[in-house]
Amino acid sequence: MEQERRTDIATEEDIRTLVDTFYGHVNQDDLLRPIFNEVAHVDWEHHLPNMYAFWSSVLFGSMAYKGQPFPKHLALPIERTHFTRWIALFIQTVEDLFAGPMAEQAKQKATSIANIFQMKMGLWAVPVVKP
Ligand code: HEM
Repeated sequence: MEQERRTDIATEEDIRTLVDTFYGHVNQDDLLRPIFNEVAHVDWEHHLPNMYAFWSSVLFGSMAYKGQPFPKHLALPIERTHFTRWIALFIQTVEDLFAGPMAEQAKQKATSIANIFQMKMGLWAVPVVKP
């Protein structure tokens, strides 16, 4: 049997690998790439370190991230399809690179934050409540 080559997310270096690989995929993606580059004109040299700080705070509790992510997203022309793609790419990236409890945490946190963003943006399909 092939030996498991993946380890868990354990260091700041692992966070950088995760973030760099994820945004590498985002930049290859026809749906997401234009939002980052043509709409938001993201300065990657600023965005990537900010995302290292964000994920280090979320996963390791480092408190390195000081920002407020939600308002930046509210202004973007994004729909549920964008979030669905974002989550799929993030989960795929984590699973390609890492395995273990912290990797599971990363997938869960990303999904729940994405879901909160969608709810706050009114993108969530609210079921009709019948009296
Ligand atoms: C459709 C999905 C998403 C798109 C298209 C998107 C796009 C963007 C863009 C364009 C920025 C602004 C970068 C800049 O101005 O420098 C940004 C920032 C950010 N995003 Fe997202 N994002 C998405 C989902 C998410 C999710 C699910 C999370 C969290 C798990 C997240 C976390 C962040 C954070 C922490 C920032 C930095 C905000 C700041 O401090 O300036 N994003 N995103």
